[in-house]
Amino acid sequence: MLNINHLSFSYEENLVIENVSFEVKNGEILGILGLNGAGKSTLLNLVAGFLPLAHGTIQFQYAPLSQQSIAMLETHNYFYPHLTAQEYLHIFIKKEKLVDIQAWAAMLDIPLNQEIENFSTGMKKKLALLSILILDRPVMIFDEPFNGLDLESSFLLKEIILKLKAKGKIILLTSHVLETLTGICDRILWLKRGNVERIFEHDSFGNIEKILKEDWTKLDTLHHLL
Ligand SMILES: Nc1ncnc2c1ncn2[C@@H]1O[C@H](COP(=O)(O)OP(=O)(O)OP(=O)(O)O)[C@@H](O)[C@H]1O
Repeated sequence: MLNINHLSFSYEENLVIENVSFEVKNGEILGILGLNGAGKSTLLNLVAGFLPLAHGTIQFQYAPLSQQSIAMLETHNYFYPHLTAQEYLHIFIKKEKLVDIQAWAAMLDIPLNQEIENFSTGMKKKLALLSILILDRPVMIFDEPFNGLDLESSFLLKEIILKLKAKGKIILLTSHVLETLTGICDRILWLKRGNVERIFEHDSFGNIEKILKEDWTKLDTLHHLL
């Protein structure tokens, strides 16, 4: 169980996460949706320990969450351009896992001996994905993981996430595509201006689009503009 309790976070004076609490059970996928700037990445970076936690607590199995229990696929991935994919992956693994890497890389079409500088956006995404899969942590965060992936890779990633769920992993996932979230998540948290506006249970997924649209006020402006 992952327990997020009363998290708040500011970039200088700008409060972007405000008293956020929620929990995710083992083997559960929690989706997080929200408009641009709602605070999704900030929230996930806080949970992953990439941002300093000044207010609130994060517990895993009722103890403070350690960095060794969590892995996160970030929206943007940064690499040393002159490393090969294999050299990069070796940062994350022990030698005995080499065989697994070769099988995974073959499946994901990652050329292990090529320098990352020559990789496309999708290839970099898959390399980052492979690095967090190798880490094999109980809490896994995917921040817009499907962005930049081709159809086959997206299909594979969905299956990978579902298998991780079946293994009991705790999964947090963001996407701007509602169908992506409803197709894979057990519950969906709506983050609005840094606050938990609502958590949708699976049986209410059919209402999400209508409820979100009721919250949007831009359509009148659009009618005036066009
Ligand atoms: N490094 C930063 N320094 C200062 N402000 C930041 C920084 N990163 C994000 N912000 C601000 O924090 C708020 C939340 O940003 P965040 O990236 O968490 O939103 P998001 O929901 O992930 O957005 P998107 O859907 O566009 O990716 C925004 O107002 C943004 O301008």
